[in-house]
Amino acid sequence: MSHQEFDSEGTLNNTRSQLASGLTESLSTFDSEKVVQEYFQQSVVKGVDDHLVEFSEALRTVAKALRRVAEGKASAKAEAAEWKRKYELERTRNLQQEHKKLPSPEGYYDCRGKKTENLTDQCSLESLANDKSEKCCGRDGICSHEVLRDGETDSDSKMIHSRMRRKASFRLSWGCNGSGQHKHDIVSFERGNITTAVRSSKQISLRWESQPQVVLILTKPNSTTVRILCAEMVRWLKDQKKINIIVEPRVRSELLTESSYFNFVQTWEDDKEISLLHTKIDLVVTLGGDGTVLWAASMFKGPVPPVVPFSLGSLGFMTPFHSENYREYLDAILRGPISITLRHRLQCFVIRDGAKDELETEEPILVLNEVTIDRGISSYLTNLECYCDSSFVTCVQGDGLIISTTSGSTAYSLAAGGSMVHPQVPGILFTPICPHSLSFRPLILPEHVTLRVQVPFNSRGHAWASFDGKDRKQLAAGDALVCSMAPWPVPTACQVDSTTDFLRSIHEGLHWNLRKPQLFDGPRES
Ligand SMILES: NC(=O)c1ccc[n+]([C@@H]2O[C@H](COP(=O)([O-])OP(=O)(O)OC[C@H]3O[C@@H](n4cnc5c(N)ncnc54)[C@H](O)[C@@H]3O)[C@@H](O)[C@H]2O)c1
Ligand SMILES: Nc1ncnc2c1ncn2[C@@H]1O[C@H](COP(=O)(O)OP(=O)(O)OP(=O)(O)O)[C@@H](O)[C@H]1O
Repeated sequence: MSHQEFDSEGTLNNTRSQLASGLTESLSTFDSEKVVQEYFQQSVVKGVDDHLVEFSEALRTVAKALRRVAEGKASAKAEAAEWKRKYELERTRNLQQEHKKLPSPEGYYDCRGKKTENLTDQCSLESLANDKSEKCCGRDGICSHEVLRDGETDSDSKMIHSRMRRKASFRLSWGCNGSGQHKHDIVSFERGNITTAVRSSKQISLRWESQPQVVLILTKPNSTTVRILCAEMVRWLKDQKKINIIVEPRVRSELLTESSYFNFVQTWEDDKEISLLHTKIDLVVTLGGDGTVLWAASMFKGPVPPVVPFSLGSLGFMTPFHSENYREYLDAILRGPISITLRHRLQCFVIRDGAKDELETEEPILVLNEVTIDRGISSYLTNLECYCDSSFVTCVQGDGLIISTTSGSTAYSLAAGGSMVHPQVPGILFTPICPHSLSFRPLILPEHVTLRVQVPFNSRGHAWASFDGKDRKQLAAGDALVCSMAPWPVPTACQVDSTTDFLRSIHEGLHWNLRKPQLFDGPRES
């Protein structure tokens, strides 16, 4: 429809201006469509020519579109106001939590900070129903009821919500040592719903704040390749990087047999010095297989310096660095930053039935892979009662049980049918060895639990505990092994990053899920 056609009809020009003013008014009241329809029905449209009908249709469409825009704007504005209000509530609540002590063992505090005898006295529902939020909590901020009531408006109260005034309020708290404040990061009380927050950073990065100066080199014994590489690496680190080197007494003797040049290399004389190594060493280099990484970890009964594991074994799930390129790798690592995998360890206590009170004085045994409780040389079925915190888990009747870290999930636990777990997952694997049962599937438990494995008094035989495949200890009837996550992980340098290194190790080490691809030709879905 052209403007020319309208101009030919004086009445139409008139109609257009009337329509325009009618439209403005009607849009402001969200009744535009109705008004346009009535207007045309009354004065113009009926029985007039086709152009007018077409014009009226076009206007209706325009009015509809404008109404949608106006409605959209209004709801966006209302939503923004609502979010702002919720943000203010959340912020006030956070401030309040920082400044005010919440329910203490001596009693509870109401939303005005007054001490009360029980929870029901706090901010009763009646007081909340009568009071506005500012009145209820005053200058002390808001209580969780306010947040939980969030979203309830006057119009809501006419609907189903009016019968169920508000959701029951609750608080979450964690039974960890200290305030447990860090755990608050993972939930939000947004509208009383529990939601997880943004995940924390995936890859851990280590950045040197001062230049590393001391490196401990640990080597697999009885290997000529390792001995040659060790001598070469020591020379390069000293000459090119001005690094001080510490090695085991055995390795120092081997180096000195080769040349008196290695006189600068340091070592230790007794176990007491080993216990202080972590205070002197910036970096540990291992030359061997996974067993050498386990050996390195076992030398540190407390904090462990970053470990750079070079692969000189046959498998190497924890040894991502190829020894041929050691200069490039070490050069990059000494400069930093380094991607690292924090490998959790388990701390194990053996508790003898006759000496239950000596737990306090006993040193824990730390394992990077696993602790195994098996039947050893006994030909009887093991009978192990297992508890997780204070809950009974099960009784293991079979060859034994593996309690493994996620790093150890690719070792013995895997051979016994346990899952392979990314080493950065904080969990404890509970894997039976040859259980005499059709329904004993392995478990993965959360990292915070304490496990207790007890040899029952009526057990037919003894059990044996071994730690990363070493140090076997006999467990007699009544003895127990208590095990939980240790506070000192083993930080191992990644060649790429935790995930890439882990996947590469299971692909290359185990040929995981290797199968010839199916051929292209053959039957296919139509
Ligand atoms: N049936 C089994 O698979 C079995 C039996 C006994 C011990 N082991 C494992 O051997 C470990 C001790 O290793 P070791 O080198 O001192 O003894 P070892 O020389 O007997 O080597 C055992 C094998 O386990 C591999 N291994 C070690 N840690 C691993 C890990 N985290 N992921 C994948 N493979 C790993 C080693 O590379 C090696 O090939 C124990 O902690 C236990 O996990 C496995
Ligand atoms: N510095 C060390 N002193 C004493 N024993 C060590 C030392 N380093 C490694 N071992 C032990 O030597 C054994 C073999 O070590 P490792 O697993 O590193 O080599 P590997 O058997 O050749 O490797 P892979 O199992 O991958 O073939 C392990 O039982 C380990 O505990």
